[in-house]
Amino acid sequence: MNELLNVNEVSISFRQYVQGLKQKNLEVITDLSLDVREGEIVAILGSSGSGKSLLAHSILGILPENANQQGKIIYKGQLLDEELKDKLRGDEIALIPQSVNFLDPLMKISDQVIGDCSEEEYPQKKKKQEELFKQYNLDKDVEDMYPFQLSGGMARRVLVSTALMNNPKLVIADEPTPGLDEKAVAETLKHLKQMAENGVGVLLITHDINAALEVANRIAIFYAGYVIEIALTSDFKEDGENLLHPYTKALFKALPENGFELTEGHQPLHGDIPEGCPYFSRCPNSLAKCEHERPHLINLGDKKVRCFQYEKEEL
Ligand SMILES: Nc1ncnc2c1ncn2[C@@H]1O[C@H](COP(=O)(O)OP(=O)(O)OP(=O)(O)O)[C@@H](O)[C@H]1O
Ligand code: NI
Repeated sequence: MNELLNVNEVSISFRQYVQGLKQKNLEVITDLSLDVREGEIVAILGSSGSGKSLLAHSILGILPENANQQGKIIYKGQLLDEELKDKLRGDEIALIPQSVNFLDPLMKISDQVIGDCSEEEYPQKKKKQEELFKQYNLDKDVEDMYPFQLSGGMARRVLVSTALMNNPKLVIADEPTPGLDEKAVAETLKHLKQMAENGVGVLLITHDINAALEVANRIAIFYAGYVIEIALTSDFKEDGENLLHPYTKALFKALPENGFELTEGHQPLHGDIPEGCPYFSRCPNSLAKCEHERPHLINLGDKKVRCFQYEKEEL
C-alpha cells in the first residue's frame, strides 16, 4: 500500500496571556507522528480535549489564528504547506465533520452537497451527487429539502456524500459516531469501510474504542498530547499480549469484556506535562530514567511505541 499522509513530529500550541501581558505557551499536541496509506483506516483514539480535532484541523489547514504549529505534514511525498492545503481541502482531502451543524440551515441539500461550481462543471457534479445519493440511500426528494427536514441518519449520510463529491484520496472523519444509535453507528462505520475498499485512506478520529476496533487497520493511541503507541487492531484481540505500552495494556484491560480493570490516576493536563515520560507516575514498570527523560516514538516497523522498554528492539 502506498503512503498517503505522513505526519512527522507535529506539535501544536496556543499562545495565552496570563496576568496582563505575560504570555504562556500551552502545548496541546507534542511530537505527533503517524502515517496513513491508501485504502487503510487509521484510528486516533484519545480522550476528550486531547487534541484530536486540532490534528484534523491542522491537516485541513483550518487551525485557529492563535495556534502555532511545528513539524511537517507530507501528503503523497509533498510538503503539505498552507498553499497546498488550500488547494486540496474539500477536494483530495475531505472532512466528515463532528457535527451535523456544519450543514447550512438555509440552503437546499443538493446545492450544499454540490458546492460552488461553474456552469460548465454543474451537469457532471449533479450526476455525481445523484450517484452518491443512490449509493447512500437518500431519496430524490431529499435534494430539495432543507437540513431541518432530515432525520439524524439522513443528515449524516448527506455529510458523507458531501465529503465524497470530489473523489477524495484522504478522508478525515472527526468523531462520526457519538450520539448515534447503534444502527446509525454501524451504518457510518460501513461507509468508512467502503471508502477504504475503494482505495481511500481514512483517518478516523474517535474516543470510541469499539468503533476503532471494528473498522481500523491500525490504532494510534493518544496520551497527554503524545501518540504513545501505534498498534495493529489485531493486537487488541484475544488476550492483548501483543500490545506494547503499559497505558494501552491498561486500556485493553478496561474494555467491558475484560472486566473494567482501571488503573489509578489520570492523564496529565496540557501545560502540566512532566519533563519525563508522561505516563511515569502511573507506570507499573518504570525505569529510573523515565522520570526525567522522555522516550521518543520507537520504530518497530508497522508498530511504534513511546517507551524505553522497547529501545533495544528499534529498527
Ligand atoms: N483556539 C484555542 N485557543 C486555546 N486553546 C485551544 C483552542 N482550541 C482548542 N484549544 C485547546 O486544545 C484542546 C484540544 O482540543 P480538541 O478540540 O482538539 O480536542 P478533542 O480531542 O477533539 O476533544 P473532543 O473529543 O472533545 O472533540 C482543548 O482542550 C483546548 O484546551
Ligand atoms: Ni474533537
